[in-house]
Amino acid sequence: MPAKANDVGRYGMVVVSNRLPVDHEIGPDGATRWKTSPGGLVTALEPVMRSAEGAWVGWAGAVDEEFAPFENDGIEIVPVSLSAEEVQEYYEGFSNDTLWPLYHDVIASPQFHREWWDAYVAVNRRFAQAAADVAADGAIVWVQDYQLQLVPQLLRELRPDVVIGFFNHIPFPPYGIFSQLPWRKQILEGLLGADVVGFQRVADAGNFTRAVRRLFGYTTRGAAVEVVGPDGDIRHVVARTFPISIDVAGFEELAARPEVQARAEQIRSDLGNPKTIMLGVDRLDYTKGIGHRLKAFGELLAEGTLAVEDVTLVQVASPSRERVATYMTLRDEIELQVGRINGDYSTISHTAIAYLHHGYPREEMAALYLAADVMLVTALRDGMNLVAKEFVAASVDEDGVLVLSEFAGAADELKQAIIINPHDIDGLKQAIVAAIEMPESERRRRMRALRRKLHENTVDHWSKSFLDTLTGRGAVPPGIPETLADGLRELATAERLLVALDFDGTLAPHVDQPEDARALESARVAVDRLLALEDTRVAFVSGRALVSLQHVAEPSDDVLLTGSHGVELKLDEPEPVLDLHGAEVERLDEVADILTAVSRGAEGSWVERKPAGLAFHTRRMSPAAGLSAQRSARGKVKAAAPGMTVREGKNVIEFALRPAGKGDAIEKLRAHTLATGVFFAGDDVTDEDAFAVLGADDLGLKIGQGRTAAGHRVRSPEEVAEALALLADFRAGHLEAVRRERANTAAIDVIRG
Ligand SMILES: O=P(O)(O)OC[C@H]1O[C@H](O[C@H]2O[C@H](CO)[C@@H](O)[C@H](O)[C@H]2O)[C@H](O)[C@@H](O)[C@@H]1O
Ligand SMILES: O=c1ccn([C@@H]2O[C@H](COP(=O)(O)OP(=O)(O)O)[C@@H](O)[C@H]2O)c(=O)[nH]1
Repeated sequence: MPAKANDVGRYGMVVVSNRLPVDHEIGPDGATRWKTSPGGLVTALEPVMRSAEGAWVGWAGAVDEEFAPFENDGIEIVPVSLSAEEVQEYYEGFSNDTLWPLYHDVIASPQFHREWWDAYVAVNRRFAQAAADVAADGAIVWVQDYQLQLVPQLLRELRPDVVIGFFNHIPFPPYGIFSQLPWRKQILEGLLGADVVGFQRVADAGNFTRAVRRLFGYTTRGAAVEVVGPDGDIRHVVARTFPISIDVAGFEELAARPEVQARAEQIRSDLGNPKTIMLGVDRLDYTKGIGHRLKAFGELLAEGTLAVEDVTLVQVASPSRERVATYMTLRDEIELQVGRINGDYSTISHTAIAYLHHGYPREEMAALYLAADVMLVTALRDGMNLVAKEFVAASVDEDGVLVLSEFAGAADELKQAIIINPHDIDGLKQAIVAAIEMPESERRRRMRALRRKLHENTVDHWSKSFLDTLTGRGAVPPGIPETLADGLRELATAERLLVALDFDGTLAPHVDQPEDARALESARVAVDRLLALEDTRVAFVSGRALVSLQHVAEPSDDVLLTGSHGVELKLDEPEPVLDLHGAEVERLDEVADILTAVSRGAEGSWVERKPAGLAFHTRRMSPAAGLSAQRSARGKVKAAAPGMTVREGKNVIEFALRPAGKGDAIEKLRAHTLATGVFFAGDDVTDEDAFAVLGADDLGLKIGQGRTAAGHRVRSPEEVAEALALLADFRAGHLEAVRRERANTAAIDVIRG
């Protein structure tokens, strides 16, 4: 289904990867087909995208073909086209003949060509533009893998409003190897355009931060890199590990299907029901250590330790990057090796190696895993290796042995596998024999432990923890940063201080039921201490209706209040101020009817009426369903009641009669209190209006990740309370010092007569 022109710029979540989940193919009959793309990246991201209702920007695998965006299996597909020359220079060349070998321990020798680099830059630019075109205001754009390392920075230049994540699916090399790259600085600059850069292993993240320190001299503190901008401003980029995983439940369900189990039986019987079936599943890639595996198996047959009557090795070597010279040579080498072993040891009735140069669908993969007794993963270097995890997931009967290379990312988690060094052929042979001979009790004990571990980190955990870090609390370190403490000390010396505070997510943690929200006890104590100080006023600045704010915040009489994003005010007068005209009330009724109708069709949503607007809440819905309901609400209100002010918040979309925002609220409070210094803390996008009106003598504090105009950031309401307590300390200290000085001056005046 082709996208409509107004689809542009409407996606809140955009994934950008070299490969789309589907490849375009022309069948033998000349008809166009879309086929699932090879590799672990697509396997991992598909379930994430399906639940996010986002757009996926990528290459359709075809040459010189332009495709309009279309929907596939619930995902909006946005194809980027590549010319034949670009496929050769950007994909086969720079991505897979320069970066791939360089990032995989130079197992093959990387080729450096300046034209390939130029193509890489040009194609990265095109991907960045395509993402910029479909991303909604403030969208999350998640860029994937080594083919697109320049996209984060290029996208940041095009769309400073979006939040950018980058995940590297392959290893990041040690500096001694990375530094060979003539364009090493440009690559790092590209990656540092992201807010969060994710890696598979702790070692990869360490290699990256070391390279950043060596080449740019930036300070790194734990996972945080301090990137210095052209004006000396500092931007924090988080670089840490997020080991990828698989849809464990989905794979288990697949493996439990009777037809898949029957197919596994069939495979065993077609192989002559040997005592042991060993399995290898890899893209035909030199990083996978297929040759080492074959060598070990061949030697075991040659020595007579294993016999073809007892053991069969099934080796799936799915076609990959077939026009890259190293891959062509590899195919020749592997097939020669397989041919020799089969020629030497197979019998008419027993084939030593069932070699399959094909790509299989998931169902067949699951059946192969079920049929296998021993899974051989002998990669020389591998970002993660999802095959290892899939084998464990498919072992629903808690039997089966995994032999796993320590050089695959999966070895960090799957420690109860038989861990091997594939370069040590004798060690590998011993491991194979140990796997074949392992007693059932030990097989089961190990497999149970592996399965427990796998369940701790599914692909949902992976994407959630990455996206949480990108958008939520995870990316901001706990505690009060030194720069914030310094800022508070300075602000505390203001002649008249206004402490203005958002409520939800700032003083009170977010909760499912808005009426249940309460300020943290530590925040209440700090607020009370501030209220007791002279020349110090406290205000709550909320998007809530004033009555709701009063209910949850239980403010004392001397707290100034503004509700409904600055429309309602209660500034030292007994009654709140709000004057709506008759026409405005009618308009509110009309919008309320529209939203109620939308809410009826969107289970979990609800409508909140406020004195000067309406809020459509979706926090009890899944993010994807919530977003879709919000879109529908927005469209219908826009058509029927144009001119309403629309604000998007966390799981809420608000329609206000008047364009006032929290910025207006701060200005009114400043005028009312004659404050010379303002502190404002808030966590939501609507708080940005308030941060925007703060001046040089004020201090803005953002809670959590996300774009902000605030000068300071903390992680959670706990830290807000800490910051308020610190401000109260500094303020009390300052006032005391002023009092003492005044007293001294007065005493001197008395003495002088
Ligand atoms: O797109 P291709 O050139 O055909 O290659 C297929 C994919 O291979 C790589 O997969 C990696 O990602 C997996 C999931 O994170 C990981 O388990 C594996 O270790 C990696 O090698 C590559 O990174 C992808 O970009 C390719 O699409
Ligand atoms: O014939 C095949 C071979 C592999 N795969 C899938 O391709 C992915 C391979 O991912 P892995 O991380 O092991 O390696 P990559 O190919 O990404 O380097 C796994 O999900 C496999 O199930 C597949 O669907 N059919």
